[in-house]
Amino acid sequence: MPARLHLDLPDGWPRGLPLRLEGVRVARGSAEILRGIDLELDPARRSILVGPSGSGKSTLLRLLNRLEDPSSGRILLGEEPLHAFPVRLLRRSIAVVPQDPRPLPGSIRENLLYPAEVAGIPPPTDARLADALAEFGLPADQLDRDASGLSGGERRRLAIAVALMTSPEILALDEPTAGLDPASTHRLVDALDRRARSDGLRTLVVSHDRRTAPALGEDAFVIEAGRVVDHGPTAEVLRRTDAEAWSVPDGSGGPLP
Ligand SMILES: Nc1ncnc2c1ncn2[C@@H]1O[C@H](COP(=O)(O)OP(=O)(O)OP(=O)(O)O)[C@@H](O)[C@H]1O
Repeated sequence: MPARLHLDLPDGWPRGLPLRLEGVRVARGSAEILRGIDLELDPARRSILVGPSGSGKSTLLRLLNRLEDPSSGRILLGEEPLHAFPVRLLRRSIAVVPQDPRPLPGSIRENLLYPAEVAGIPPPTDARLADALAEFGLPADQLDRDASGLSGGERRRLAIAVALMTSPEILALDEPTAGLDPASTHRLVDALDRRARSDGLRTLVVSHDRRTAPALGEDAFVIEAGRVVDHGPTAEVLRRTDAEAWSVPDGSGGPLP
């Protein structure tokens, strides 16, 4: 059974609501990174975000749990703007795993225990932590290993396992399959799919891999130069999107069954 802490968010915490970006702009100095993003994440569907390098995908993810705020425009969970929620709870509800997550100093166990420590609840047993690792194809017998020694792909999978300890409603992932071998890619896609079906986990995945993209989300948004230029069912969007524009095969994906 996957390890979950079941940290209950307060009564009345909004669940099952759309997440909506309206006219979102982000400027850094004189550079306009996002230039009026309108996008809605349907609570019942998983989405992918595709687009060329530098188009603003990572920046968009950083807005979702307020690692950064828009220069203008609004982001709404249901009808409420994100800044109406306590940021600590918001980040429990909407988890964002960056492309190159850095583990906390210490062992893999300490990283997995961190959410329980922050929440002040009893730590999960080693058996549950081992399950959390196994779910993402990480060696379950290496809890004592120093997390800083993990490879990039392993660090990303550990960060996903840590993020899922608190059962977020929305999980945003920046290129989670980049650099993974086909077996690890399939395991990750399967694990996310299982969580979607068992927990209703909604994902927004940045992906450059046309082969795995359809298995990661039913809806696709294409972002170019800071604007959403296309969206719709993933298969249709892929058919009409210029492959050269965004597909950077990482050489590892392999076709999914
Ligand atoms: N501090 C900054 N000042 C100016 N421009 C910046 C700054 N930080 C990022 N950018 C630019 O913002 C743009 C969007 O970056 P972002 O990382 O969101 O793109 P991305 O679509 O995720 O790219 P990739 O697919 O390569 O990860 C890039 O052109 C980047 O160079």
